[in-house]
Amino acid sequence: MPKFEKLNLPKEGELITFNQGKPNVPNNPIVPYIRGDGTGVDIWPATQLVLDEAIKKSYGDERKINWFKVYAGDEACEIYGTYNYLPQDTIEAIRHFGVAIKGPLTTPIGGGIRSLNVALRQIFDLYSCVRPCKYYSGTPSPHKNPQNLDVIVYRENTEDIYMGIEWEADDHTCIDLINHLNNVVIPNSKNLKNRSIPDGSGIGIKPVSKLGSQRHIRKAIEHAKRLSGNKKHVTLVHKGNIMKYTEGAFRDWGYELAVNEFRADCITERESWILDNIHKNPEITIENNARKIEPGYDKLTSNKKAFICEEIKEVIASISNSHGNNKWEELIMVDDRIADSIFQQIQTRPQEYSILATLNLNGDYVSDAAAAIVGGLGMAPGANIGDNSAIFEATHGTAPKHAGLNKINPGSVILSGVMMLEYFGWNEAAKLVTSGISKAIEEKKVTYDLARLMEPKVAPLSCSGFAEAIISNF
Ligand SMILES: NC(=O)C1=CN([C@@H]2O[C@H](COP(=O)(O)OP(=O)(O)OC[C@H]3O[C@@H](n4cnc5c(N)ncnc54)[C@H](OP(=O)(O)O)[C@@H]3O)[C@@H](O)[C@H]2O)C=CC1
Ligand SMILES: O=C(O)CCC(=O)C(=O)O
Ligand SMILES: [Mg+2]
Repeated sequence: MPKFEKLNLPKEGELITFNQGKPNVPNNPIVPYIRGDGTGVDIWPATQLVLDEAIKKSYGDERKINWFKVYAGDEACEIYGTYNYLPQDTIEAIRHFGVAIKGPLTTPIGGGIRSLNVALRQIFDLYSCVRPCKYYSGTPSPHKNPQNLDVIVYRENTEDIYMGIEWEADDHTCIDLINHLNNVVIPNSKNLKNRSIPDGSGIGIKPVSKLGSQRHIRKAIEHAKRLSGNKKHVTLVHKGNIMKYTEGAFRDWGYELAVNEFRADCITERESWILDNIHKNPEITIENNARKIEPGYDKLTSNKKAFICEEIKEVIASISNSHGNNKWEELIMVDDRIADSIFQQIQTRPQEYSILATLNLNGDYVSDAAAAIVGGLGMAPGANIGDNSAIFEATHGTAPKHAGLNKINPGSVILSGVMMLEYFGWNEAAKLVTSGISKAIEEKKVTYDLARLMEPKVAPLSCSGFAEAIISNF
């Protein structure tokens, strides 16, 4: 047990341990929590109350979470001193106890400290951020058919521009770097021709590794294996047409993983087209199959045509027996979409998507956008998952203008708590909370964010009032 400088360890409780990425949860785990900045002050007490009541109702005295208060953000500075936003105590507590839950933490724009939220994900190597966006019946939405959206954003959580490797314009290291790139690196890279970075630029680096991409996409595919019907579907979201060696590589490494490591479980979209063409017309020639899968095939160069025909022959030789005759329909579909297009696809054809595997920045954007369709950031939970720890937190931030007013919707952190209960295998308590939330919404007992969208308008409940409405449904 680490020695804590300023923390009060709960008197009772046991340690969660990990075995090959899976938690082994005792009946009385100690769980560190960070209240959070801004609206964290309102949301956390509501969340703790709902989770405790659900556990008590489901398991009596048999199970209990022993909450362990740890500090980050402004609260930490009050306890540990100025600029001590993420004390060593907090890091050691989460490292030791493995699973934590947190409210939102403020990150200043431009200068100032780097994100504590991102730092926690990196310190504990929580490489997948899992953000389910699904509709709870009765939730008001700006969309006509919000119930059609049921996606899980799987956001890579440790790489991409969130690594924070960047230099301010006019910083001397930045000037040296630009000179080196302009005078040495770019002239020696024949694909970069005579490009030149303008003086006075800031520079940010976007590392995307094969290992980082594949371990994350592996988690997404493993999740898809647990789903059924057309939800067995992973879409690799990328901007690989523009950022070829980062976002494009993410897509390529994703397909490589799917067809090498998950061959028996997966079909790629393109393979499915080839096999479907053969199923519909067993006599189809390779060239006619190529015409059907590749728009504009007849106008391609002969090299490109030959390449596509080879691809078709390879698919037939390798998987027509195992995956043909529509057997692929039972498997996990792996496809890819360019990131800007997925923003409109989740609005126009939401029912066609399930798991969206993304890089860090795209996942940050798309998770807020998907949340908007199903009721907004008040209903958007999340989990940061690694191999030996997990931190549960909402998609939203500190919403400072609503802080301390007992007004904000605690739904997202409560639902993040539900994800934690499911992670523990405490499914009865998890179900009790989700059904309690659903009933409260159906009865129009909701906070301001949902109340203002309802027709006819309803009077909003407070943050704590919403928690009580949920509990009254247990
Ligand atoms: N993981 C984390 O801790 C995160 C931290 N942040 C940080 O939070 C700070 C504020 O960021 P900001 O861009 O304003 O984004 P926020 O997500 O904090 O808030 C933006 C708006 O979203 C709505 N909203 C947010 N939370 C809720 C909720 N619980 N219930 C209902 N509506 C909600 C509110 O809209 P309205 O006013 O229209 O009702 C709010 O004004 C920044 O410092 C940012 O870096 C941001 C995201 C994640
Ligand atoms: O760390 C932050 O302040 C913002 C992070 C964020 O927007 C997110 O993780 O969704
Ligand atoms: Mg975000």
